[in-house]
Amino acid sequence: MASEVFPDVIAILPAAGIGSRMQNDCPKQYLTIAGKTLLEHAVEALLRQPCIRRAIVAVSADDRRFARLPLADNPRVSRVIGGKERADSVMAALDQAHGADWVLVHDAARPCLHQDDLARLLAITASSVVGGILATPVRDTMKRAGPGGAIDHTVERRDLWHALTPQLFPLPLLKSCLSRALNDGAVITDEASALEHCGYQPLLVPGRSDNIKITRPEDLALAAFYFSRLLSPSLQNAHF
Ligand SMILES: Nc1ccn([C@@H]2O[C@H](COP(=O)(O)OP(=O)(O)OP(=O)(O)O)[C@@H](O)[C@H]2O)c(=O)n1
Ligand SMILES: C[C@](O)(CO)[C@H](O)COP(=O)(O)O
Repeated sequence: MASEVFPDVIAILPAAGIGSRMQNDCPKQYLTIAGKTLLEHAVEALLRQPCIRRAIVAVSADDRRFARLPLADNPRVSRVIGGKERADSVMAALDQAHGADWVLVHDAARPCLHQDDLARLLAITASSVVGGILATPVRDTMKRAGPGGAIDHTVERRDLWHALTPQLFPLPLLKSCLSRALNDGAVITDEASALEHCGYQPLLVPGRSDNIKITRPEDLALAAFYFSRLLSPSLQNAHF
């Protein structure tokens, strides 16, 4: 369905981080679940969509792991050297993203992307000129911390969402907004914030809350359970 909606999309996967919060010697994008690295799971989830023509992976300058993956020999996958911050890595990949109308950015650290979510993002965002992001509504009561680790106040959670990835934008628009935001010294932690910096309001596309970003050690077990459901017929029938 998505291939009928989108003429062509180039995917970008920022994978140049060190994963310091994982407290692991191995950069988290190269940790494995069900025999594959988080990066491979993320790329393969994207390339299952025919409209996503190719993937550009931003890796660190001293990355020696990428070249050892079967992924490195996939003609639909290319590599660029990332930058100091995630936004710099995305910018470096954008410089190599030619000839597509749309660009989709997905964290290499999010291996649990469900095809239904990806198809929904592609289909809904196709009708937008600004683009959109997968997101999930906040379910917990949110607190703003005050001094000394005490609660300062409760944050209104109505209309509060967790931004996820993939995030999907017209290629020229993301390129110009990200470039301007970086030049302005704006704090850019996702691609949508660069568009917001330039006055745009991308769509929020509801996505699954198990599309987690592997950030801390305990996240890996959660992601492993996601894959165990996919791989185990008995668990597949379970209603989660
Ligand atoms: N300079 C950077 C920093 C991060 N990333 C990527 O951006 C994604 C999300 O960032 P994050 O979860 O913060 O990863 P790290 O920066 O590696 O983690 P940490 O902050 O714990 O070091 C990851 O796939 C990471 O590899 C990147 O491409 N370039
Ligand atoms: C892009 C992102 O995953 C959306 O939630 C998030 O902003 C990445 O933040 P990080 O600090 O680079 O992990």
